[in-house]
Amino acid sequence: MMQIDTLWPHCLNELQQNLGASQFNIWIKPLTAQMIDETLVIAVPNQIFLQFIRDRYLGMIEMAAAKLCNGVPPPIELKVGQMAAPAPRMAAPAASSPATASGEPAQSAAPVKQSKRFDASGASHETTRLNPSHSFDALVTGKANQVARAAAMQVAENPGVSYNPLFVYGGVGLGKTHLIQAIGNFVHQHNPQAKIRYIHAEKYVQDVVKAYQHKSFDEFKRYYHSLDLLLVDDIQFFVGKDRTQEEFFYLFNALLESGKQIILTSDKIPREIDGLQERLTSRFSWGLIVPIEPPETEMRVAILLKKAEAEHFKLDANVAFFMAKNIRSNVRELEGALKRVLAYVRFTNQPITVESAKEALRDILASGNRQVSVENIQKTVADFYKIKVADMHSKKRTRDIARPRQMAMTLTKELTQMSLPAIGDAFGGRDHTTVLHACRTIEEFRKNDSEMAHQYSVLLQMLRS
Ligand SMILES: Nc1ncnc2c1ncn2[C@@H]1O[C@H](COP(=O)(O)OP(=O)(O)OP(=O)(O)O)[C@@H](O)[C@H]1O
Repeated sequence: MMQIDTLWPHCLNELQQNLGASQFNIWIKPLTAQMIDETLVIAVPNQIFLQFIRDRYLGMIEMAAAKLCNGVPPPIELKVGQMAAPAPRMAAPAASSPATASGEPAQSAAPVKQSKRFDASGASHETTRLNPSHSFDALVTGKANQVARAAAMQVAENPGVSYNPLFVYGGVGLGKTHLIQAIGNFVHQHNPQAKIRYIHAEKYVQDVVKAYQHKSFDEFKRYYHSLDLLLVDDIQFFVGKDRTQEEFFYLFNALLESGKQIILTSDKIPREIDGLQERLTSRFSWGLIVPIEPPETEMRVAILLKKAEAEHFKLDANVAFFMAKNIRSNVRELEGALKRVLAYVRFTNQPITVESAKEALRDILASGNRQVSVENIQKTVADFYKIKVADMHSKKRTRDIARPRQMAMTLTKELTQMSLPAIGDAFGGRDHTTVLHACRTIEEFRKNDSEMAHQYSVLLQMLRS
């Protein structure tokens, strides 16, 4: 009978030679194995692993086992959990660990842990990385983020393989950072050895500047090129930073070539980021680009209820609805409002009612309820589409002018109390049926054209904030 002490290390060796270090570390290293009644039983950490190993690696494991068993491998069984007896868990040979191979001190991306990071001055100092509360579980899912969440989950389960890079875009405070950190936390949980770096783009720019000042680009490169998962937030901060863009271009190529995962966020899709080098714009579009939209009312309610629960507060549904209806700009504002309501209630010792919420949020509501003027809408939309404000009133009917004008009319209908005839007047004396037609056209576009739907929600967010 084949001994597990021989068989499993042999399988691991074979797999390690056939897979990249990151795939091996993420998917194979956490496995433990045992021979039970001449069956090779492999324990996997969870259901996701089970499915993934079965679909992707079981064939390879069988082949590896067959090599050692004269072409006839033992039956193989996968199960979720840990082995009862001391499992013959194999650590990968040290040389394969990306952490040690890099020459960096071996480190994990332990979310709560403080760890050393690159510092081009040579002195290492402490910095936090992933926020452990940014998990998939804590993220409320709705229409606004379901595509982004599904893509993120797929990348987390399968880093470096499915979508690379994953590019998440959306307005401020809508949960981009939360989502990408959830990927980081997930990968860390399943593979504590993976070298993960979350960084804000501005911080990366600073790292480049320091490397430049201290002539320590080799060290800089060694560190960044050794990562298994790189998360860069708010990539629009690279605009106008040519040296940074150049360094990032090389880093991007190196990581992708070695099957490492890159995840980026921005407020816009790559080709709309003015001032980004074409070679980066095109590379950022290689993988998958997914939007996060502002959440609709029901999702805002769900977020409030979940955040209150996390604070051990039972928020009355009426209060949650009241807040969600009145605070519409973004999730960060919503969180801020909830904190204020909770603080107010704790301080005054009153139960949370719509009345006490109103009182606690008086100034926020006052500023939020200020009317947006039609002039403001016309200016904002004209700037957004890079046309003249005068075109909002003109008779021009070319699509590049007519479409923004229809967008502005629709937003005026949504954000002001103006009647259709009044809106028509404000847009160069047009008939109210033209306004109605504009609103219907934009509504159709929002249903069928994701780009247009996104532009609408960005403008709405800009005008409401
Ligand atoms: N769907 C959601 N469910 C639960 N919490 C959310 C959700 N979306 C956002 N949040 C919370 O809202 C806050 C703001 O989110 P986050 O910082 O991720 O936004 P962002 O899009 O990265 O903003 P910025 O563009 O300013 O960097 C965070 O505390 C986050 O946890």
